[in-house]
Amino acid sequence: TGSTRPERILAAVQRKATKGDARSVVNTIDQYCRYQEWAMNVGDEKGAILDSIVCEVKPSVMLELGTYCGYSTVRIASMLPPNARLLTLEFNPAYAAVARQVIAWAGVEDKVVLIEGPSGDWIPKMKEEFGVTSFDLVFLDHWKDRYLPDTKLMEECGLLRTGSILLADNVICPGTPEYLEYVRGSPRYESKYFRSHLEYTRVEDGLEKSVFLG
Ligand SMILES: Oc1cc(-c2ccc(F)cc2)cc2cncnc12
Ligand SMILES: [Mg+2]
Repeated sequence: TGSTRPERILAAVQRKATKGDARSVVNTIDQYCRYQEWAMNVGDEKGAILDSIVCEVKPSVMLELGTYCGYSTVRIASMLPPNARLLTLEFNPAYAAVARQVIAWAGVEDKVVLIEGPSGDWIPKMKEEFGVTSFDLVFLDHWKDRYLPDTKLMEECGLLRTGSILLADNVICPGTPEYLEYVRGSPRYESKYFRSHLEYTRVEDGLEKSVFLG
């Protein structure tokens, strides 16, 4: 049986990226996915927008929904101070297995808690299992039809506080119409669209940044 795309991405990282150098891991994955085979990482163009928002927010506790190979996990963790925590949720065990190794290769494992399983099951347990009070920043990058239910679940579980920020990938491609309608129409959010492109392509996509107003 042949290798999977995530396994080939991991092989490229272990062959070409400098161990312990997070930026080198990020650059290696971007190079591989732009010139060898496309993969659904947030990528370099949207990644720069993600970086700017992480830098602005300086989150102490952050949640990522959808780890995949750990590209954005490493990108975010490399920007966090030592005492900050990034919790990242991945449903697919094969993706999680690759992500753990990419995160370790980058040397950011001390800032990252990778959790395997469905977001709908784990979000209600965040407080009791991980001692989370609320999230300063949430990066939504998992199944598009989970963006809205998971956002409502975080509200109900008291995981968002006044000023918490949601940053959603793929709001144009593949698209998350119900989620966009909700955050743009709700008086409880102040929303802004950052226009960009689908990773490694010229197709339009973008990130939606929504501040929870409480
Ligand atoms: O960034 C992404 C892109 C795509 C995707 C796939 C196929 C296609 F044709 C266009 C876009 C799917 C994703 C699923 N989860 C998280 N992020 C994703
Ligand atoms: Mg995405």
